[in-house]
Amino acid sequence: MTATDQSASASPLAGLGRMIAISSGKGGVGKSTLTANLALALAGQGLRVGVVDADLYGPSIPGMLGIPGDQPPTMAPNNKVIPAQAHGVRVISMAMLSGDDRPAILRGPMVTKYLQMFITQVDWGTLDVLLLDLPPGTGDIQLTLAQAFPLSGAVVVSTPQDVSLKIVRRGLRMLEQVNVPILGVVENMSGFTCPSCGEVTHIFHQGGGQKIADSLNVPFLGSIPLDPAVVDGGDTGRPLILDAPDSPAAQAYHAVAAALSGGAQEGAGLALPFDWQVAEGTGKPAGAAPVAGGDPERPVALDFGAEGLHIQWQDGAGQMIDPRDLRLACQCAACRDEMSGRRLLDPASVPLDIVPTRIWSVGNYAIGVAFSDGHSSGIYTFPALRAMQQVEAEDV
Ligand SMILES: Nc1ncnc2c1ncn2[C@@H]1O[C@H](COP(=O)(O)OP(=O)(O)OP(=O)(O)O)[C@@H](O)[C@H]1O
Repeated sequence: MTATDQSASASPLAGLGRMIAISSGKGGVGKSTLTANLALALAGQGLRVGVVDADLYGPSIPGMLGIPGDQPPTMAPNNKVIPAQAHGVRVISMAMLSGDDRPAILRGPMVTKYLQMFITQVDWGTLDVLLLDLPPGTGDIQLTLAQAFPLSGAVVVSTPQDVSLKIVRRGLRMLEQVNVPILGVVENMSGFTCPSCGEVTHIFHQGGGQKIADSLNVPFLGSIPLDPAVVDGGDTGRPLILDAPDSPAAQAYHAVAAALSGGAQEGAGLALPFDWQVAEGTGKPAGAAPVAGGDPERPVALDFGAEGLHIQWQDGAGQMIDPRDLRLACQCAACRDEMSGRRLLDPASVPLDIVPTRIWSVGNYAIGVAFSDGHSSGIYTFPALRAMQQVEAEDV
């Protein structure tokens, strides 16, 4: 992504709240059903909720929320797409934009384009939470989303069977590799709810989701029983949580929603996305407190003053970086030869009093920095920042 792309995409992301991806290693485990019910449960808590049906090849969210598929969305005066509204939740889906046969022939670059559009070209207004219903698997779409957007984290859905749980492990590893925090594991279809008496019987062996979560040291968010009423809710466009709020399955969806909204501050980092106009002093990201055993490569607060750029890391370390060192460390194609790594930037050309004028989030793994010399194509990953030298104590 070029600096211009970044600049263009940094602002539209502001105001979208926490972006939470709902993912699964394999299809048919109930990921979209969870997304629909979770969206309503979170909206019921008073949160402003949006849903991106990112399953471009098999969009099912509109059907589950009762949104007619044949009504193309309208455009707002700002040229953005107005999302559909259902049960108090804002929704965008491929099913609203094209016929059923078109998504299947989308190729990689088009997938990226549509996903960018769903997030940045939709008139979401201000949201507290944006849920992204990912397609099943660990392929391109998941990687694109994880790398291009500042996901607050991902929820991984599984069924109790061993084969599904093994695939979950793979999905969790993929998320770890692209630096997406795992908010937790949900076990779906975890026992059967009798339609007559409401009693839950465990027809598959139980507890695998909990075990996987424990072994990977991520939270277990809950088990949702198998309930024929869940299917009816999905088919009629009225998720179960609306019509059978007291059923064990609805209670389980509420419990997952409570765990997610309650856990919002747990292990928090910088409030993403942000677009900090350092020169004007606007848009500075809200910070969080360091935690014992925190991530050494996750910033929790940023500050800029006379001494330089101060980064507070989640593990409690503080780091002061000299703005000129930051400019000289730029790894963009204009400043470094891509093949040899040789520095192309002449240090003599960098003013001694250079300062950052704007800092913005890039995914959840880096920041972009624009400087007072007009240079703005530098992207600095968190590990690269952490590895930079501090301003010496006597210089501070
Ligand atoms: N707890 C449940 N009890 C009974 N049926 C369920 C439950 N959860 C989901 N289902 C049903 O299972 C089917 C698959 O669910 P869903 O479409 O949500 O899965 P998915 O993981 O999003 O699938 P994919 O993304 O592969 O299309 C649907 O018919 C849905 O109604």
